[in-house]
Amino acid sequence: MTARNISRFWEWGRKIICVGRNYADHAKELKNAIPTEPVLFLKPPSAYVREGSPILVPLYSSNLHHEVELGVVIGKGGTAIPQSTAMEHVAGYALCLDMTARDIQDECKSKGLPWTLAKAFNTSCPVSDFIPKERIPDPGNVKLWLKVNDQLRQSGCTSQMIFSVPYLISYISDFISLEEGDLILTGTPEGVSAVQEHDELQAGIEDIVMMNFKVERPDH
Ligand SMILES: O=C(O)/C=C/C(=O)CC(=O)C(=O)O
Ligand SMILES: [Mg+2]
Repeated sequence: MTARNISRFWEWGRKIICVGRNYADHAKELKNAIPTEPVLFLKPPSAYVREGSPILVPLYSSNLHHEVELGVVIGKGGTAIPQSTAMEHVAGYALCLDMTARDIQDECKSKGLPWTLAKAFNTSCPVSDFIPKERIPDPGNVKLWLKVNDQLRQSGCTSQMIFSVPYLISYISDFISLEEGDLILTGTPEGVSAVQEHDELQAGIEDIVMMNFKVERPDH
């Protein structure tokens, strides 16, 4: 059997754990209260999409939003990981989009239903190349940006996160054991907005990584 390579973690079939409302400005723009504990939800591995393939608008949505986020790739699994050793569990990072069918999410919220169809559909997690840990010495201080058709829509810094990467690893692992190859999406800064078929999305983490995706509507 050939050894698996963490730099292609999206092929491993591991879970994607997402943190919501982790930036006060984004919580406010969607008229949500500032959380006192992390808000968590999941995406399946089938949500991954890589550059060269399109982001597909779900047929049931007419308000698909981009959310640019720092992704943390787990290199060593664990349960109830203390904050003090949490960074030892990180293999690296990735730039991710948490594509969100906002109309469906609003409907689910109003009915008290889970966000699965709003957040976990195929291609809802565009992901960049793997970024080795050494390239981001402080995940609590990197700038994220996203443009749609060359227009800047999101620009934020992970220093604005309410809950830090070590805190999130520790908090999540109290409830959901982390495994090698898991990905944590750490939440989005303000500026989320709708995308349409044929739009071109470009996003980056400073000059560390950049990625491009086209939006398409499936024909079935
Ligand atoms: O509560 C809402 O209306 C929306 C929350 C989100 O979509 C949360 C995120 O995914 C995020 O903050 O990144
Ligand atoms: Mg998000």
